[in-house]
Amino acid sequence: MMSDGDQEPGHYYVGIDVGTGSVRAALVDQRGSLLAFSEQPIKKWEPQFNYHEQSSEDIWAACCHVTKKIIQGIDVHRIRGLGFDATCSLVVLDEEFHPLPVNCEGDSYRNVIMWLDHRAVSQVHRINKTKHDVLQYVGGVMSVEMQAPKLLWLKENLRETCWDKAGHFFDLPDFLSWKATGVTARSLCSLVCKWTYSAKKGWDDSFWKIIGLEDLIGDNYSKIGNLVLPPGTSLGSGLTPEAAKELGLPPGIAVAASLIDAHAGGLGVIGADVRGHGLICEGQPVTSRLAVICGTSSCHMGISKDPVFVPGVWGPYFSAMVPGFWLNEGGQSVTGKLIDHMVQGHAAFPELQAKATARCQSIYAYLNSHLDLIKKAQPVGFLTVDLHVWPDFHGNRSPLADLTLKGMVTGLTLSQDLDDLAILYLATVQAIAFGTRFIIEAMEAAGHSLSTLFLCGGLSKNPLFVQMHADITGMPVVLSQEVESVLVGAAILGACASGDFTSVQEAMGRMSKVGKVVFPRHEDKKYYDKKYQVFLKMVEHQREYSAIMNGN
Ligand SMILES: Nc1ncnc2c1ncn2[C@@H]1O[C@H](COP(=O)(O)OP(=O)(O)O)[C@@H](O)[C@H]1O
Ligand SMILES: O=C(CO)[C@H](O)[C@H](O)COP(=O)(O)O
Repeated sequence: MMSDGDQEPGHYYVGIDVGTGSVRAALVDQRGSLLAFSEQPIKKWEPQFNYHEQSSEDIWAACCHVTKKIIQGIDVHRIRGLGFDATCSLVVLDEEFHPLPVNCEGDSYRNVIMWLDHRAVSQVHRINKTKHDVLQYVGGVMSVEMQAPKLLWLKENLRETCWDKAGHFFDLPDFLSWKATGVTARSLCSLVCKWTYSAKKGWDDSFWKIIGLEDLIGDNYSKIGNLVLPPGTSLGSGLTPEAAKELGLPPGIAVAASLIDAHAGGLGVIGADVRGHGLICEGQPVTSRLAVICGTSSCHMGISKDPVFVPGVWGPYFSAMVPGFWLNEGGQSVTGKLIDHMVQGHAAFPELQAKATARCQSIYAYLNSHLDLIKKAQPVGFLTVDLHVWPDFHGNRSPLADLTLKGMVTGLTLSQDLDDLAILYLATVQAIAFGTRFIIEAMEAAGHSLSTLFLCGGLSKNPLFVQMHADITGMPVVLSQEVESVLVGAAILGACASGDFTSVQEAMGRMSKVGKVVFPRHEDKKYYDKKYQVFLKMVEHQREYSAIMNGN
């Protein structure tokens, strides 16, 4: 479809990305360059430990705010399409599409159970005990972060105030496309990855019956979705007049079936033309690439032509990210959030903040330069020779699929100064990178053959995080030309819905571009291999402690 389009920079697409902490929007051209960007924080509530809630009204208001900002001063009639991605949080609405409370307080403004909410532990244990066939397609064990346990929790705990009144349960990306178009179709991405839908066989009645949610089968699954479309498909008649007014866009522009945020990041990076960068993956199939989307959490997206079953790694999901390919999704449930937690909880944090502010730097840029000062002649990574972190402060998503695991730190001293904070921060960043290595090894043992990492998300702005991923995995790390690659992924959806590209693959090839490549320092390999041995010992020890404490 696009022939000379590249010569005429005429068409724009809007991408909207709803992350855990904020909503971002970008105006993107047909070469994948960002012309405007805006960000707005969103509200979060944690009414109890492990309960995390949001408001769909607050999120939609933020989408409208950022979209109005990015179109200031441009001819909106050049905008051809709109794409959304979002976290896979659960939105609950009644039959008239009004918010319903997901909390005991009855606060209907808080109608979203966030993806990282772990309230449904007892429900997920019962679901896993069924050993139902659908579990094969989520790595063998369902995560407490998926939607089935959360739905069961609502039925068992908020029957009258929420469950019995509910008319629509949406994954957040699908809520946004409904809000924009009035079409209740669900994206194949959301339903396959978080709701046990099969791209080949549809819903499995026996699963919903065995877990006690047979009520959802009635009305042909209308509450959780009975029209399922591939991401990038144009929805209904496009943007409704009402939504157009709220967003500041022309009515009728194409709106795409959405993606989960990590999957949009995957689309934004995995298909880039890598020629001329000296990368091993240049002569290899796209299946040798692992997209790692690192924000509040990290998601490790690897694709394959045939299904690969990796114990403890979500999937294989058919066509959930790149059409026609199977997807395996490894993950670490808190990464950005863990780094923030470690840094902000340290006694020297106020001093760090003051010093970073005085230099007009982010706290992370300040910490990175501080580490350079204290490392002296040795490589910076060697500062943690006797400080080790196990990063599962919010359980392990992959490859152990064990939500009971906890964080660990070994090597603490009495020091509480800025050096101590910087080294603890470094050890945390390294622990996250070791977690990625652990996931890669599990994927390769099951049949993937990976050679190159493609990183995006907030943490990819951190050069230390990027270098540690290269050094610890031994693989080159590709960063995109556009830092906000997740938004490029969302815009790719809008571009596909507009009809300007014939396929998601074509749009990916045209709109995702390589920026910087960071190669591993192979001379440090021996040191990191030793630290990795300690890393693996830590979880072994944690399990021994647990066995001792739970034994007679
Ligand atoms: N400039 C930066 N330098 C280093 N780390 C950053 C920077 N900006 C964001 N981060 C890290 O990225 C994380 C948030 O990433 P982001 O992709 O914005 O998250 P989400 O999509 O979940 O809202 C933060 O927790 C922080 O640790
Ligand atoms: O489960 C996920 C993807 O399948 C993500 O972890 C979740 O959507 C949150 O993403 P982010 O860390 O970017 O806010």
